[in-house]
Amino acid sequence: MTAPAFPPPLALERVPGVLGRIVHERAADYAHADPDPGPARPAARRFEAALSGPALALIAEIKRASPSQGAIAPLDPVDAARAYEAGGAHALSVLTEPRHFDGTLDFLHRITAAQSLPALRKDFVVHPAMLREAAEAGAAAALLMVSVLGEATGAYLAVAEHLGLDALVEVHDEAELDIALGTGARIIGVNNRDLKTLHIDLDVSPRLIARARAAGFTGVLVAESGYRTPADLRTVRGLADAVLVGTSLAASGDLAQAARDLMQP
Ligand SMILES: O=P(O)(O)OC[C@@H](O)[C@@H](O)c1c[nH]c2ccccc12
Repeated sequence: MTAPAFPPPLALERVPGVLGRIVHERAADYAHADPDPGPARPAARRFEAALSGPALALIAEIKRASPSQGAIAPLDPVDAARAYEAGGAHALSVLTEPRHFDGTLDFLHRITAAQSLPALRKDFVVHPAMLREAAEAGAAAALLMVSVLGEATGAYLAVAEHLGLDALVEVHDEAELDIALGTGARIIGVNNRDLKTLHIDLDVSPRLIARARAAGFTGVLVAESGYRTPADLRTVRGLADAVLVGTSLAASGDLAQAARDLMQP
């Protein structure tokens, strides 16, 4: 397999608000990193498979802090991963952004070495080296944000696929969804949180998921952010394949029980 062309440079100055600040920091962190993705790896599609059953699947997030909440809980990443697995989670999301989410790439290494749930690298990917690192850390998938990558999303998707990673391609509005659909993404996530303002609107996921299905999308659809109670999930049951939940589980004090309680039909 030939290596994908290096993704084009990103026009990050157009990304506003909180998100703009974070992606500028991440771009500076990786400014001198080697853009070569390295050798091709076979596609295992473990993350995709874990979300593809008939029931609404749970992607449980290891999230110790966030820009909207500040400190959430000083989770031990491996203990948290095991607790989520015991609570019935189908996959994990591991924040590796250090300044605002109190994450590190090392969490991903430790989690994938210690347990078997497929793990997503949750970060602000702005450089191909971040995908190479994810593969080397044993991740099954990586997040790609259309709000950050814009028209370069497809090029980053090609790098992820070269590395055998599933990609969760994240959107927040109709225009971003149309870009995601055009890339041939197999997994699309709809973020209820506007990362420019941090405002949450639980109507965003059902609206954009219905639009993706109406456009003929047959892949996996994930509803993301702001889910706290089983009642909150009624808006996406029967519509989404999976939900991605962080803060409400991480802050609960009993991660396994919180995961069970949230997902009860
Ligand atoms: O903590 P919440 O509201 O349950 O949300 C989880 C997840 O969706 C959120 O952390 C998230 C979604 N997309 C992101 C992109 C970057 C950082 C974080 C995120």
